[in-house]
Amino acid sequence: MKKPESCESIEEIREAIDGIDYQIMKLYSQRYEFVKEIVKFKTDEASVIAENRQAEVIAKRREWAVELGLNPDLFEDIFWTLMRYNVQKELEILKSTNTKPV
Ligand SMILES: O=C(O)C(=O)C[C@]1(C(=O)O)C=C[C@@H](O)C=C1
Repeated sequence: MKKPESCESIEEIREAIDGIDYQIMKLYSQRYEFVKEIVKFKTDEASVIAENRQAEVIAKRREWAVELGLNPDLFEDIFWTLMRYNVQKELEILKSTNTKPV
């Protein structure tokens, strides 16, 4: 892939952006597969929410943002949004496994 400063048109830059976004989403889909499986090791709503882990996730992503020259507040927001969604999905999975007949 060309360096951003070597791109010669807006189309070339947008193509690079699209390619990168697709890679990000592919990685996110891998992460999501792990998130769905983690429910196996959880028993109730508190363990799904996992407040201590949420704090750890946010603190580390803030640290990584600074290290990478990114805005830590932006990445805190992004990861809260993702985790909120994941909590909802995990609760759905937990409920459906708890209500399945043996
Ligand atoms: O680490 C967990 O326990 C997870 O369920 C994963 C995850 C996450 O997306 O990183 C999702 C929900 C929890 O609130 C905390 C973290």
